[in-house]
Amino acid sequence: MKKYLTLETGQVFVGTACGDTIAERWGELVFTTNMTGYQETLTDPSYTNQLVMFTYPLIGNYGVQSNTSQSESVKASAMIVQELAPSISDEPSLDHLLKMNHTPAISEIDTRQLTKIIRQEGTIHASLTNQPVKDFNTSFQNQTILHDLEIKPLESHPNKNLHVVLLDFGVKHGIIESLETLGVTVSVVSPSTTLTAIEALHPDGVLLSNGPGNPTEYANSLPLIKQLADKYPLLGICLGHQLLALAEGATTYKLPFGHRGSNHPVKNLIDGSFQMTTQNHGFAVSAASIADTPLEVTASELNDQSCEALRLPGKPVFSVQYHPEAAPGPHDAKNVFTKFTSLMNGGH
Ligand SMILES: NC(=O)CC[C@H](N)C(=O)O
Repeated sequence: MKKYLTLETGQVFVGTACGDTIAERWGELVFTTNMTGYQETLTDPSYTNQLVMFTYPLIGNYGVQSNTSQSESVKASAMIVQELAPSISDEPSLDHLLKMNHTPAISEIDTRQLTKIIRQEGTIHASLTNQPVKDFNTSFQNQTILHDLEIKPLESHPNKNLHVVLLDFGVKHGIIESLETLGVTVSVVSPSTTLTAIEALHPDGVLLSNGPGNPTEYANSLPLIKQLADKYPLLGICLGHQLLALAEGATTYKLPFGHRGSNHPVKNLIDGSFQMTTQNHGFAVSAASIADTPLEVTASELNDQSCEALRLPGKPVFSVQYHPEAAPGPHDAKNVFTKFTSLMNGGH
């Protein structure tokens, strides 16, 4: 069965339908250079509303596993690949995971050409349909994009060593697991939780999670984030990093085509060291805007010098644009979590 990938620029790619062959989608088309880790990528809530294309040509060859997903379901709107491998292991196939989650996909696409188009044009929108699209704009102009943030009940675990309250904008399981591995108890709460309710949980620290969309859409959360940064040790990851920056008066902007993959080199501007990091973001903090805030830029991306990390001098507050939990990707940056626990214990 054929499937049609139509770009807002007018180009059409015809491929083979897979995953949920009936479903159709529209959204921002992004590419990731991850060679493996497709299950973690597709279930990462930060990909909500995005059509995710893998630049690596063969995807799905080791199936899917029960404890690898980064959330309860596939969050990407659709998947685009050159070749979808049938699983040769005893594990369920990637195609099965997509079908179970009603996620459409398209294979036999020239992903190399598609990547070049995105790199030239910048971010573009696209549709994935079962029939050719006659007029891209009229077909999809009424579609609205929603961030389906689940409202989580407060969970309190007062008896353990360190206790972190995590503001959940669309958290990846890997972030919670990385803290739990260090003996930290994590209470996941909705971003709409009040300061009083968070204080009642007596956290040792607060974590602002990753999440989908444009950080400026979260203006309602900024006053709470500013209060939390004044009061507690705080770590922001990806969207959380962007929101900390906005709360402290910095600005964000859209990158030409985003950073998505597991080989993004980051330079630590404090000690000159380098790390290879996993990234997944389309927006970035304007390093120039930091000058007018109490923040300090502590790391930058080597390819485009964009802001990769921030700290609030004199306070146990810092944030990273990259993903220290990896999932998937290199574990070079796991020290972010140990640094956070050290700050919560009163260290530096
Ligand atoms: N992984 C994330 O938290 C992504 C943050 C934000 N949605 C962006 O694309 O820049």
